Amino acid sequence: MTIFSATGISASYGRTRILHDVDLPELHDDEVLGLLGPNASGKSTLMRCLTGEKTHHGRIVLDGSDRDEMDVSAWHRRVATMPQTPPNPSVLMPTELMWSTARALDLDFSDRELADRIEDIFNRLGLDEFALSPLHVLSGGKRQLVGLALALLRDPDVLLLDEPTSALDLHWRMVVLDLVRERLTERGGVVIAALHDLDLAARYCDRIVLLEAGQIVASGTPGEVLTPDNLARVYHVETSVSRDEQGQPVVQVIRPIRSGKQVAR
Ligand SMILES: Nc1ncnc2c1ncn2[C@@H]1O[C@H](COP(=O)(O)OP(=O)(O)OP(=O)(O)O)[C@@H](O)[C@H]1O
Repeated sequence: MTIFSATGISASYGRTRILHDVDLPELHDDEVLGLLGPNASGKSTLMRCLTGEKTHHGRIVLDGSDRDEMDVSAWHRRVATMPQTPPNPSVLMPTELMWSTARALDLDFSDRELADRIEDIFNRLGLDEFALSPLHVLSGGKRQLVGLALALLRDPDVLLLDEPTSALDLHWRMVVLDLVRERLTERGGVVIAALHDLDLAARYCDRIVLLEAGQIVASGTPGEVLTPDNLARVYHVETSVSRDEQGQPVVQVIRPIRSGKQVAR
């Protein structure tokens, strides 16, 4: 059973405060939290605080243990990150990256188990035919999928995804998020994903936190957060929100709003 919490998170770059005392909802096994907000609202900075990459104030607790008191390698075996930027287009092949990452993390798998795992992840992400191609010949989308494959390799309890589908087409966006969901159902754990796509967030997230200028504007279920008022306030767009067959919100963006006035079409 995984329980993850992050409370009172504040962070700055130099003298500029970016995150102001952010409290995420406590996450339990099988839950996906979506971080939404416009450009520069602090999503990636918050993700970097959660991974430990960025110094910050506040508490991050995994199953009752404060991250600051946990062994760093134990943390990295349980918490995996898929950064916003895909792996560099180097001469390395996806297979080599997977094996070297597994070795660096000292994962508790035999070579046979690891080979099977890598094959399974590559198959599920459509990377099997690219396993032995150097990264520099892969498209940006394929390299983004390699980034996800690396994060899934350790079978993490906490999966942190920073805009995991930004370089992917519609098909692969859904494949990736279906796979992440399936994984949670199979083995538990929690996921936090920074997203721009409101409909994907509504479809895949159990909870959503909406950020603006480093502060939480709304937090709750997709239906509670994705309202025309919240979206107008944060994204400056006029929207119409209906419900799909599962009762989840479907957002239709109508037009941008500037200076409090609607822009004529
Ligand atoms: N390394 C850095 N040094 C200084 N300022 C930074 C740095 N990284 C981010 N910032 C600033 O912090 C603020 C929040 O940026 P952040 O990347 O966290 O936002 P975001 O919500 O992830 O944006 P986007 O949706 O555009 O990716 C921005 O004003 C950005 O300019």
